[in-house]
Amino acid sequence: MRAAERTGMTQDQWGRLKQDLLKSVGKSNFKSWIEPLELSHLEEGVATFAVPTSFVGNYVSQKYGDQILYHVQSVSPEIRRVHFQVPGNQARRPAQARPAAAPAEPAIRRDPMMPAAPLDKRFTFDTFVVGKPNELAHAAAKRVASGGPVTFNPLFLYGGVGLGKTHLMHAIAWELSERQPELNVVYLSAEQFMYRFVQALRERKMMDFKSMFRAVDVLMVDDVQFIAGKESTQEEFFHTFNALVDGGKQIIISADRAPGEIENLEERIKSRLQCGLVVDLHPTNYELRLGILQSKVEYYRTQYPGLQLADGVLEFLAMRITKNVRVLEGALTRLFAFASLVGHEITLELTQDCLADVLRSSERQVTIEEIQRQVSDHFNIRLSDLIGPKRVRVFARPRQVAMYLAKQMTSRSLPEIGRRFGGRDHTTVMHGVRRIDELRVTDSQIAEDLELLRRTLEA
Ligand SMILES: Nc1ncnc2c1ncn2[C@@H]1O[C@H](COP(=O)(O)OP(=O)(O)OP(=O)(O)O)[C@@H](O)[C@H]1O
Repeated sequence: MRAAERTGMTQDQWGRLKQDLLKSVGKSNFKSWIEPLELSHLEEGVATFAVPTSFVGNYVSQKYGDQILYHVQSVSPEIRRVHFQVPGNQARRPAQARPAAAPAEPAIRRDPMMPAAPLDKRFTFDTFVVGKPNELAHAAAKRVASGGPVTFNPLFLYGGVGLGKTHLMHAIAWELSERQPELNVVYLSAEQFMYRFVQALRERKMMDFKSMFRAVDVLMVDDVQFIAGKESTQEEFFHTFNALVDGGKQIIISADRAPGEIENLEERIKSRLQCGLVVDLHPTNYELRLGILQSKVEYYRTQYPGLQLADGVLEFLAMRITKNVRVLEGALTRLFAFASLVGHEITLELTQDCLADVLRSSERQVTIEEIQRQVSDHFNIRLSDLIGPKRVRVFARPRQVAMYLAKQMTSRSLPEIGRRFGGRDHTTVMHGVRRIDELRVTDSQIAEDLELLRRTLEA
């Protein structure tokens, strides 16, 4: 602690910097990653922070290292690196610390000076599940990864949070590096681009910065919307972009929205970004979510051998958690971890208990009345016949479909659903739900009806 005070940055100052970081990383990231960091000591230009686990240390170093260094340098310009260490772990001395953003495993880069961010080993084409919503983006990414002549430049991938943009970019980088190991492939976030740029400015190393980026063969910049409103970063990005395109080098960009929709982005950059191929990742559909869950479960089976998974759980999750793939994955991780702790088969009940909060927050607030209206419209029958007592197939089947959707899309209990369907018994509802669950697999028409209805109800 004393060392920290001697070289200028005090605990108080670190406390204030943390508050600045809170603003830039957001509350929940702050709680998970920044708040636990304690300034441990400063030595030979390295600021060392105590972290509770090495996982937190690695993650923070990769994700926030640059940002933390940037803030730390605003009060202690002599600090060159930040280091994260579990107290008592003497194996790594601060003097051997890597630069903040350096990956645990070397990223794809030839030049040790190259400012690449680490690539996630799990983000390959093999682990990317393709479905209707992402097939175009996947095909475009595959084309770029094949490494042929540059046909569209840039490739611009956009889509909502957690839909696989970063995954696809990493997959391109992995494949390119396998096919053409001599290529200088650099992946980094727009935020990292900015921090590198600001650092180069501060250290008067702009020439190095420029020549470093201009020596790249394939440049990938993730979340480019981040530079909106940041004038000088935009300016530098524009020059880098032009130099690379002019040199016939491939650029791949991602953003949360289409180029034309990014506010506070200079027009000339927008139009440059639109020059190549712009493809979007659509929100996931039920089939894609189910496919992703199935592929992740294969992995979990190796991690938790012997853990049983009851039928219908994945279908339930794919139906109920529609927000994004990250949330879906998080739910599955939690479920497996929980089930292995309690040593219990993963049943629907356990799933509902364990994920109650996630399920509640992704609830679509669809009401049973809405479901009934949509279903009767869809099957072209009267609402009174859907709810009424007649048991002929033309009414009974749509009724079962509506009950099934009510069970899947709302949190109403079986008796409650029964009451809303003309005062039927909960066993009738249960039978209906089971019947549709079976037909969903064997009858493609029913599967299609369900998907269409679900989409309309979610819209
Ligand atoms: N089609 C898919 N197949 C397998 N995993 C996927 C797919 N789409 C997304 N994922 C997984 O979902 C998680 C979030 O994806 P990713 O980080 O690529 O999202 P993103 O679009 O870059 O989101 P953000 O806008 O937050 O940066 C990752 O773990 C990724 O592997």
